[in-house]
Amino acid sequence: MKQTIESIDVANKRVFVRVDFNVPLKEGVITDDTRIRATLPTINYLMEKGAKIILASHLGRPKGERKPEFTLKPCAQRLSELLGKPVAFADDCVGEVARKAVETLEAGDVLLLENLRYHKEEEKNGEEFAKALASLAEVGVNDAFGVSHRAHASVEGITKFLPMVAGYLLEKEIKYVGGAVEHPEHPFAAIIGGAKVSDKIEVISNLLPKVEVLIIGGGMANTFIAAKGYPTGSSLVETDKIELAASLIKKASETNTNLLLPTDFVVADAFSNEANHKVVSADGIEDGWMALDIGPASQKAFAEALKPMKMIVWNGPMGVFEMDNFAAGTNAVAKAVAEANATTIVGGGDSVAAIEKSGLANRISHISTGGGASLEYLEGKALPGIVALADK
Ligand SMILES: Nc1ncnc2c1ncn2[C@@H]1O[C@H](COP(=O)(O)OP(=O)(O)OP(=O)(O)O)[C@@H](O)[C@H]1O
Ligand SMILES: O=C(O)[C@H](O)COP(=O)(O)O
Ligand SMILES: [Mg+2]
Repeated sequence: MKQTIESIDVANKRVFVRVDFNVPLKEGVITDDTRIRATLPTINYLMEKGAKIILASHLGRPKGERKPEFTLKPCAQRLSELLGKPVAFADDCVGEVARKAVETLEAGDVLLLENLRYHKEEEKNGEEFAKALASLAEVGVNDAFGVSHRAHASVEGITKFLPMVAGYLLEKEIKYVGGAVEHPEHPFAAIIGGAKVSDKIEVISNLLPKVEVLIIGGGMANTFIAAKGYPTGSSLVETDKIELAASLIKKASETNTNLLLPTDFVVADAFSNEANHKVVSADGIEDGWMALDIGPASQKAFAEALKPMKMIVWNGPMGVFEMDNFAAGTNAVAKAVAEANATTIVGGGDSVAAIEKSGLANRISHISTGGGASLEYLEGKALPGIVALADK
């Protein structure tokens, strides 16, 4: 058991809170603020107790560069609206800028630091960087379930220099997603899509023996289509994972898992909502065309397979749902998940945005802030960000 926020004294203390404000953005505007709202119980509690709250997050993958499109400023603004009070913003998460911003905090004040991933040491779990973050505060809270599968400096390394406990969101995620790990209901289906193919394809092997049905869509499906020897045109394909995909297709038959791949796609001649588009069969993607959504036959087959399920976990949209012409597959699967007589978990920054957009979120048992994190948890892995927290 891990210590939680209620077991520590925070009054008048500087509290470092790792949050996951990696929200979907379109031209600098937040399109889904679920991940920000999800941290409100922790922030409100800390405010009531008179803590000096220092929030830190990553946004996107700027890879150590100060790319302006990855600034956390819009999140400070949104959080301030949600809290109904000002949220200070520091242009850097370490160094003089951060220190000065922290010094001005009074009990109950909230500060958001700029993107942790503007420093490459964050993802490298650099010790000096972790120490620099730790030096800002007297105690730490992890409320960033979505990034707890990453052994990064603000998630894992920092705990060597600053004691960290679990926030309310982390506790809640452990309860629900952990519940699915410990007491899975059968038949159990996992649906995996999205764009983070190389990360997420690695979890499939361990998931196969745990589920009766595994549905693959979105960008993930293309690598499997390539593994079947079909052409993929200019679709997103992870070439160095084609062999792994082939072995997973084989493993599925050995574990008696019903592995469902799309049998048709909506293909486009450019990555744009205005592109020409048409439906083709899974073996019919021509040169110069890319798969941007699953087709109607796949939608139907996936929905049928989900009907008898008792538990469904979904991460990763079935297509580029941000563009209306390629949203039908994701919406169809959202509907099938919502209508199933099952315990359902939908997780991930974009997946949750998709389910919110479809208006079906209130029909899902648990909306999780974790995408990759939920999958790795489900796979049976210990998440480094959780392991590193102080024990009771
Ligand atoms: N066929 C496709 N080709 C390219 N991109 C795709 C395709 N299908 C889906 N996507 C993109 O995948 C992205 C979401 O993938 P991602 O793996 O980030 O899911 P997520 O739910 O946000 O999970 P996480 O929280 O782990 O990031 C969306 O932006 C969507 O447009
Ligand atoms: O969106 C997510 O899954 C988390 O914020 C982690 O982001 P990452 O995959 O870039 O580490
Ligand atoms: Mg995402």
